[in-house]
Amino acid sequence: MNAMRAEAVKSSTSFTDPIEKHFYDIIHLIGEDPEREGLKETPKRIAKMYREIFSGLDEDPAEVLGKTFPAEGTNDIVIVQDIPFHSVCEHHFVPFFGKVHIGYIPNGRIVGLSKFARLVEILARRPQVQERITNQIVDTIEQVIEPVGVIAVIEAEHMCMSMRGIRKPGSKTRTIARRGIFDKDNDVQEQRFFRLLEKE
Ligand SMILES: Nc1nc2c(ncn2[C@@H]2O[C@H](COP(=O)(O)OP(=O)(O)OP(=O)(O)O)[C@@H](O)[C@H]2O)c(=O)[nH]1
Ligand SMILES: [Zn+2]
Repeated sequence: MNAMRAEAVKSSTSFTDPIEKHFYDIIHLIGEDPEREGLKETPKRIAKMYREIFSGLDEDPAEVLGKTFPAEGTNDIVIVQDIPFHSVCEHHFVPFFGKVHIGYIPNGRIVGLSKFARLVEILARRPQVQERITNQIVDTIEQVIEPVGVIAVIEAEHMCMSMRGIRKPGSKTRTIARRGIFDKDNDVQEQRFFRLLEKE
């Protein structure tokens, strides 16, 4: 790559968000013209998109689970299945995406169902690895509502394995995290969770 391209062409004062300036330079460094019509607004668009897709860094996942309701006699498993998500892999900054399944057994208090999807959104909107999101989901639920048990499964495709590197589109990664009664020693509850998922 031409070393001359490394010079910043535009003064940093022309950018409203510092992320814009960095993307302007990256476009220049890959050998493209950041001033051509199609790319002119791209640094601004990317800065706006980055603020959106990494907005979970400014949010506290525990807060969305703050409001609970009496369990209304429920002492069996509640499953929220097929919650779609998109996140960004922290190694390559390209998307990984798929579905999250969460099961928990309440301990006197239940959570509004939408709050699990909100929890997933906050954790996904950060640079992530799939294992960490899975663990953070069950840790947050465990810490805030102290259920009898909680389990989460994520199935996802990683663009860093599809569009680059090993280039294996379609391969899926499945991660599991469990706490309380679902923990490794309690196969009965875990197998039940997976049987219930398969029925759908
Ligand atoms: N465990 C885990 N690995 C991930 C995740 N997302 C991406 N990776 C992997 O992170 C690894 C980074 O490996 P490196 O050897 O440091 O980087 P690389 O040379 O770009 O690796 P390749 O992808 O094999 O080309 C790769 O094996 C990716 O597949 C994730 O969510 N969890
Ligand atoms: Zn990656």
